Amino acid sequence: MTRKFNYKELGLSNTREMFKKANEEGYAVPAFNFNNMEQMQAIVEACAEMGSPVILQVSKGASNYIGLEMVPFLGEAAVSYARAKGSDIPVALHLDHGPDLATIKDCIDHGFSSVMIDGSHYDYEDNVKYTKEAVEYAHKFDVTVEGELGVLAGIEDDVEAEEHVYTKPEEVEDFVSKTGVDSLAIAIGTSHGAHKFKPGDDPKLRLDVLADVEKKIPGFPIVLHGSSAVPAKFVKMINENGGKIADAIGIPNDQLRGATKSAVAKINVDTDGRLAFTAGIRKVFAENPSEFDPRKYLGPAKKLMKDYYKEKIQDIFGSEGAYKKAEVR
Ligand SMILES: O=C(CO)COP(=O)(O)O
Ligand SMILES: O=C[C@H](O)COP(=O)(O)O
Ligand SMILES: [Zn+2]
Ligand SMILES: [Zn+2]
Repeated sequence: MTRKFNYKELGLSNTREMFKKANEEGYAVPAFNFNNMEQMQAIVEACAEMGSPVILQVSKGASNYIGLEMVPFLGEAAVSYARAKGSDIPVALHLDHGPDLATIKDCIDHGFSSVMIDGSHYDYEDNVKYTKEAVEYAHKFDVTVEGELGVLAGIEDDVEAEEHVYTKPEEVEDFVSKTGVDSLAIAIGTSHGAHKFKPGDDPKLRLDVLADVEKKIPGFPIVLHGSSAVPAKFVKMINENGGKIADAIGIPNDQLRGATKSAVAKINVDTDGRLAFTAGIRKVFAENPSEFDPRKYLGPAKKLMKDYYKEKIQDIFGSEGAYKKAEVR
């Protein structure tokens, strides 16, 4: 028998108050993806030490990899770690890119506090319909819902889009009111993965589209996906230690800084954590090929990821000190 939970029993929070405070105080909440315990630790340690609220993000693929039955306990572990270190940061456990209602129900029943319904690959009317169904189910349990309008270029859940389909500002008000979503992901030129622009491209976001969206739904929490910076230092470390990642280009920090000042309440980062983690492991293996104690290679990987996320909270999110900081030993 599978034990089922409401997220509140696990000490988790939904995103409602997080986003309200973030928009009032002018910062964005970091939403970092994880696939294993060490990445989860890197995220919660970084955020607890910075006093930053955090959204622990799990894709369907990550949930399959970890096992849905185990995921909520990693969320609970993150909360109990933060509290033990004296931090009161709220922690949300969020389903990233929920593909359908069945997955969303399953995650909510297992203890997720927030979900995304990604209807962006359907036509507008179907997107509204599926998103509304997800909201109706989630709100019964006080779980918050993120919807999406516009399509990011690149690969998303094995679906490849050739071109950016920027969000149409004239649709957002209607979408938000018809569906009842709590936040809205929009497409302004970001994309998933490590290859967001081609060499020679001008890596610019459509901040004008963001500004137009904001005018239509003032103060409503906006979400940006595909926002990794793809730091050259990690790509270099990977390539110097036996890896092969070519032409990796991310979103420049100054472009994102422009976005966080606005109503952007949540920014998604996955690729940067993957790169930092991989760089850490590769370096240990390259320098010490006889190493086989997982603590010796996962430990440095975790530390690189954690330190990078602390930097990123200061440089981009602006969420440092929003809550009580953990005591660092
Ligand atoms: O949007 C994301 C997760 O939903 C992650 O984007 P990146 O691939 O840029 O990290
Ligand atoms: O947006 C996608 C996230 O980066 C997760 O990707 P994934 O489906 O490979 O886990
Ligand atoms: Zn999408
Ligand atoms: Zn995404």
